[in-house]
Amino acid sequence: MSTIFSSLTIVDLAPLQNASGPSISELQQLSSQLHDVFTTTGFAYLVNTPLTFTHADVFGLALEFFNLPLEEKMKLAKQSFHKENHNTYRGYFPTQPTEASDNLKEGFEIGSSQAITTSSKPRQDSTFDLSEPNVWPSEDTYPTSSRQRLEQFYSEMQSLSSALLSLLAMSLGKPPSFFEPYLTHSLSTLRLLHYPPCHTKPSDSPISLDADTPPPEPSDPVKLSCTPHTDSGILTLLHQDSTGGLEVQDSAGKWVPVPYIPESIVVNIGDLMARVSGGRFVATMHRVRAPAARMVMKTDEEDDDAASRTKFGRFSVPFFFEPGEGCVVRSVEEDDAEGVVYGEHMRAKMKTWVEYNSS
Ligand SMILES: O=C(O)CCC(=O)C(=O)O
Ligand SMILES: [Fe+2]
Repeated sequence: MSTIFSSLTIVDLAPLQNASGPSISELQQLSSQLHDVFTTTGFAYLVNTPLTFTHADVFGLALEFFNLPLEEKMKLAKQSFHKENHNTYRGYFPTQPTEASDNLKEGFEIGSSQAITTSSKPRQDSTFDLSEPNVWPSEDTYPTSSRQRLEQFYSEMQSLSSALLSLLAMSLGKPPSFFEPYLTHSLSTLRLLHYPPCHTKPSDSPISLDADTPPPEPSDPVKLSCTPHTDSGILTLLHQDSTGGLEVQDSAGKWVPVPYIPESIVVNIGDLMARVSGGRFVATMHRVRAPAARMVMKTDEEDDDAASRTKFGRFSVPFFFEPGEGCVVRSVEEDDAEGVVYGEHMRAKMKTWVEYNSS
């Protein structure tokens, strides 16, 4: 059950970095710590992860992609945004300022680079092909090495998430390999996200280029760039940049900020895992405040990275850890014989998401 809280716990994954692997007691300790956070706040920070990618690596890849001309990005747009394209699920989605000013973001999504063979593909009965291959910019606009880096990052995120899932299995009194069937043809998604800066003044007044523009008054309504929601899958592992803005809701309805911690990953439970745990784990509501528009000119004291982030808004990179489309997901409690087919659960949720529906 969710609780009242004012900050998130930091879970130190250093034992997973150990070349000889964690000891049994380290695994038990981690498992019980994850159980504690996921049954209360549903969210935590992870530090000392076994990833070989630093934040600078990850946000460098995101910036490189979003810096492509819009015309190049639109060549990768999902069919709902660009009728001539064949990709329905993977690829780019543009900002849609006319539709949802509180849900303003552009994104690029990739799945596993291991192609799923047609014979093992579940029957297609929808406009979305959840296991379609990734789409990439052409080699003359985007280096092959960046594509390979993103593929490697995906694969490291999948391994880290799988290690966490084993710890969650243990915490629910099951063997570490209990959820392994979930990983067959896993549909996990790596999403690069860019939230453009939000102009807090009425849209017809000129945008101030003055770095000293005062922040909005506390009485101003909260400007969002991602509306309150829960995630749909097993776990989400989020890289956020230092802009800030992510907030999670406690059981009293209060929005608690999740400030940036260098080199950390924010992890949270998705709807599916809440169900699998028999309601023990909480899928917590979260939202993102819009980054303020402050067109700060670079000064000598600022590093390039900070200057470009301020100018360009907020970047984040969630990794949605998901089972295979045909995976039947059941609660670990005895009375959930029927379960839910993951692909059906996903398609039902997708109908409400701006990432898949153009205005
Ligand atoms: O950008 C963020 O920090 C969070 C994004 C998010 O919650 C999502 O894409 O589901
Ligand atoms: Fe989310």
